[in-house]
Amino acid sequence: MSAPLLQVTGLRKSFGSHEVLSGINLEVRRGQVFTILGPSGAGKSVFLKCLGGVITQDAGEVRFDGKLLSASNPASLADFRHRCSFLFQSNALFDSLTALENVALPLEQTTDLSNREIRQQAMEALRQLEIDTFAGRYPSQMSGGMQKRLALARAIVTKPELVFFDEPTAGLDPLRRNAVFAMIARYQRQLAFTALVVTHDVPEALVTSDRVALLEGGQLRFDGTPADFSSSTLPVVTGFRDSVEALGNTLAALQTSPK
Ligand SMILES: Nc1ncnc2c1ncn2[C@@H]1O[C@H](COP(=O)(O)OP(=O)(O)OP(=O)(O)O)[C@@H](O)[C@H]1O
Repeated sequence: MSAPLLQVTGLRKSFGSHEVLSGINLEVRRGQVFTILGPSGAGKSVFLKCLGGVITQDAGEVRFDGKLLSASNPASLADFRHRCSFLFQSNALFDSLTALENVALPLEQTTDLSNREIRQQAMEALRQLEIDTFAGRYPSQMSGGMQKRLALARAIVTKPELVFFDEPTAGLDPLRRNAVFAMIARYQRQLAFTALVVTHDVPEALVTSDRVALLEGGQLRFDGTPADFSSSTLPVVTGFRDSVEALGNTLAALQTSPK
């Protein structure tokens, strides 16, 4: 079996006396869609922020493509940033820039390409996401689904090997949630990147992921295939599945009950 593209060992993070992550171990293999599930407040975003260098972990190691990421080795961090990208739940698009300008930005910031080459590659990314006809539009002139595709175009324009998705469907209705997961699965195959996703959306994650993990109580309590997750009798997994189902039933009842 190939070496993991991303390997996390013993990652810990506390805020004051509150230990949010108490020793995360995880391996993501090249070409996988790896999804971390977990209840609200479990620490999914904190984990991604540690990986993205937005916050610093208290302990633990992260290896990318076999190399240890370390502040004392800035080249390792630069290489990681160059080969990975993030898609945030808010999309983080710039309202004052057109779709093309938004997608061109990472190339302007991280490469020495000429303006002409940047424009060509940005247009190619828009084409890959089938939104090239909107190149001149501003994000506010695009639908929510198109904005999500625009954010993905920007995330893949640098041809990253690993894309991190932070709750990519937050705030979307069930139909749009499905569409976003379908989009991730489709382009992940087409563009051949590895994906690490954190989300609450269990049914969608089980359909689109190669591997799922459950983060609870500061640790990964489960790590396996979606089929294993669905059939697991581990109390922590059944408890999480039951709570998600109960929430779904409550929401369905609210939608069908008269106002
Ligand atoms: N900068 C911070 N300072 C103090 N506590 C923080 C900080 N960031 C996160 N936390 C705490 O860490 C815990 C985990 O937060 P996190 O946002 O990672 O949860 P999550 O699993 O992503 O939840 P959700 O699914 O609701 O987004 C929470 O208790 C949160 O209050």
